[in-house]
Amino acid sequence: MILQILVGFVIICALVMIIRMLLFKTGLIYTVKKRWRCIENIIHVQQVLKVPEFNESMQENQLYRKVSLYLNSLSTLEDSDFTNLVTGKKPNDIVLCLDPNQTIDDNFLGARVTWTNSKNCFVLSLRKADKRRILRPYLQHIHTVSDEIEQLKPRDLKLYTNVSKDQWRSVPFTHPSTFETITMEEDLKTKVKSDLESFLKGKQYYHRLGRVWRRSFLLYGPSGTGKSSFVAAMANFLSYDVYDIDVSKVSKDSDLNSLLLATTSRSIIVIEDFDRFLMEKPRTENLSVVMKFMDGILNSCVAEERLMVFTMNSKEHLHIDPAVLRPGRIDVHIHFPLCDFSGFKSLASTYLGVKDHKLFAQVGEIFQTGATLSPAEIGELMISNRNSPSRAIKSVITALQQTDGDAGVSGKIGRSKKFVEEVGETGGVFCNETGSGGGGGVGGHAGRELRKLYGFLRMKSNRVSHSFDSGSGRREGR
Ligand SMILES: Nc1ncnc2c1ncn2[C@@H]1O[C@H](COP(=O)(O)OP(=O)(O)OP(=O)(O)O)[C@@H](O)[C@H]1O
Ligand SMILES: [Mg+2]
Repeated sequence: MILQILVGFVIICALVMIIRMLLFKTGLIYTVKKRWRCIENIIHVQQVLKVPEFNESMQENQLYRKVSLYLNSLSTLEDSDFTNLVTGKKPNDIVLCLDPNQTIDDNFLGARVTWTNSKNCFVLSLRKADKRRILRPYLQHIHTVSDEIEQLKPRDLKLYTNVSKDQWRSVPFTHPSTFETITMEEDLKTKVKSDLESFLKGKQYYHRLGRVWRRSFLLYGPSGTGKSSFVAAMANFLSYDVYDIDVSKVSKDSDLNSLLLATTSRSIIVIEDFDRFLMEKPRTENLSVVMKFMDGILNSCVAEERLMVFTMNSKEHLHIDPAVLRPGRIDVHIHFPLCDFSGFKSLASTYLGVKDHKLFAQVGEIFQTGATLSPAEIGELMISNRNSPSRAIKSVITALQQTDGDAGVSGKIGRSKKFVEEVGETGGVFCNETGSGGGGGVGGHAGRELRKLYGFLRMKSNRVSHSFDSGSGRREGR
């Protein structure tokens, strides 16, 4: 009798094992579950919500980006019937990403929700009965998780340009410029880096002061001295997107207003050639919009954590209200001078891999006479002769000799600009020029005369630079 019970028990166990194996191996359980879900969806009234990629004015919907990040991180993506495999940022990375029309499930606070990747939108469907209880906390949860992902993974940066008067279009931002590739005073470079680092950590600090968490920079200096490259280096350093406003395409202040309002947090908003913008009379309305934005009045209602960067060739010729550039509106002024001997040596080291050379003494002497060129001009000569450092340096010597007479003045101004730092209101650096009128050692009336002459002579020397190489790097990056 006991033996019969034992045999019966073993047979039942074996049968259960076989059925279990059959169910799992053949995916029967999965099919049953799927069918059951379909029935559940029919029984329960569903609420469907769409997250479109673009809003009504065709601006990018930031929630779409967050949902995309969130969904692509879900473990259910790995378990789904099918999904896409794509290469990640590094060549050996393989990541999963939702296929168009793919549907995946997610669970939140005991409720099941379904997401479908539709054309240009994500569709969320959840039970109406659950909506009141979970929708808000669920969206908040998506925000938090996507923010965490963004903090952790290197962002795919974007460069936005205004294609029309009030619309942005983005392309991947892949500019290779970094602070390491830019030739500038090491001290200044370090100060800017630590200023940016403390800005990144400064959310609480700014808020305690009742200020919007943003910082603005003015980069000024002659053409080809690295202003645009510096903006790219800042973006790469901070992992921020770049919004490059072409103000010539903006005619009304309302357009500029909506462009600025459509920018997102963790971005650098760049207005190049700000001097030209300021000098155009009909721009007065736009200027007030820009000033409101600089003051943080406009951007306080949208995302924070932004930099504004203005570039210009010279501050000297501006006939504008000095209030535009006052501290608070422009927090940091950085001057980009023409090359001096130490700048030349630094370029020779990065462009030619040469730290010392027998021709350096001769180059140093020519710089002593006041001759100078922009880093772009010197860089181009070095690139085109990079196989022979001697030839490259000789070509720089020849070019410097050509500008010698002219740049005797420009060189003095270029090199006499120095930076001093003061602790600003927000604890960062203010970089100002020493000397009256911002001219370093060249102050007063004589300085002004010299600067007028300098402007004229630079125009001449720029013309010379074009003859070196057709791709002389001017206006690059735009
Ligand atoms: N300080 C620098 N260090 C290294 N490379 C430089 C520097 N300045 C310029 N260059 C090189 O010269 C080229 C032009 O530089 P960039 O476009 O940044 O100059 P810019 O100051 O913005 O000129 P513009 O006022 O005409 O817009 C770039 O390819 C850049 O690599
Ligand atoms: Mg530029």
